[in-house]
Amino acid sequence: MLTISVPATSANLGPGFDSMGLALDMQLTLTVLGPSTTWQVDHPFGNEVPHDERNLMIKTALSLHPDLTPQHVSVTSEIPLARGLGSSSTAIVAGLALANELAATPISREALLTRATALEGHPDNVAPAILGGLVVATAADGDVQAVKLPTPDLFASVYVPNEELLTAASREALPSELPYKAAIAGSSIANTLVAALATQNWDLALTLLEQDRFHEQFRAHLVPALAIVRQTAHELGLKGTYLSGAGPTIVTLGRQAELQQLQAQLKQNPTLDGQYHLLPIDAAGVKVEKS
Ligand SMILES: Nc1ncnc2c1ncn2[C@@H]1O[C@H](COP(=O)(O)OP(=O)(O)OP(=O)(O)O)[C@@H](O)[C@H]1O
Ligand SMILES: N[C@@H](CCO)C(=O)O
Repeated sequence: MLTISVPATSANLGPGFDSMGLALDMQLTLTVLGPSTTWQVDHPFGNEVPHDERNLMIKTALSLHPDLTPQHVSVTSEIPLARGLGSSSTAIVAGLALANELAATPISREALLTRATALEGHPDNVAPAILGGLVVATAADGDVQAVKLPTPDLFASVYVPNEELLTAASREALPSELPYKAAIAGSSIANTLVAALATQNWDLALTLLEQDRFHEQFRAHLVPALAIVRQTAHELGLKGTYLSGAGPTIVTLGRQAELQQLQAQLKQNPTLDGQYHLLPIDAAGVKVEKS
């Protein structure tokens, strides 16, 4: 039996728009049950997500190796769709890993990352989904360069609103250009954030996580919970709240006990009636098991 598991990912971390992401311990698991006459995907996502070769996981697998023998696969997932926790990246990475395992000529992890980035459009979800932990990456010049930083000794408080927000819709809210001075300021904040994360200066990192100039201000009207969660955290003396991926999920990074306190406070607000998770970081990335 072949089993592939891929973690959820929280992209951007504020100023690291399109280039920084964190793998969280919330998994999609794909199990290959055996060969079949046609591709068959049992999954819990409802009928809007295809159960045959049109499914994103299978389409992705076939884009790598078009001649794969059809399989019956079963998928379970803790990761909600279109909520800013990298569900499309988990599907892409699971599909590529599936093709890699079924094919006679697998490609390397680096080639897998390049292909996954091309399919997703940016590396900030697929890179941590493949490598695990905290990854900073760029694909600005075509090639993908990814650097895995030391895994932060932090937990993630994850607030998932009930409404979906598709990445495509959330990207439509972004401006096509940013003034030069704003770009310099945004880049200086992002660079300093990476330095703080690399040196495990969590206090500074959590402060800078909230100083994005690239996307949150343009998306704030789509995600009213962001300001409420951030304000509630500030009242408890906590920094480190940002819009996860394209939203609407809000993540706050910090120590486990203080995040428990934050969630207890947030749950008292009747407007924050979504789902709550308190997650460790997934340091491993995509896992393949054969039994
Ligand atoms: N396991 C899956 N199997 C098939 N399709 C999937 C799967 N997971 C996600 N998708 C597709 O991806 C879409 C969601 O992608 P989208 O990029 O909008 O959100 P996301 O990846 O969850 O969020 P973000 O990129 O902001 O973290 C779903 O509506 C569905 O079409
Ligand atoms: N960096 C991406 C992540 C979601 O795919 C965004 O914020 O649009």
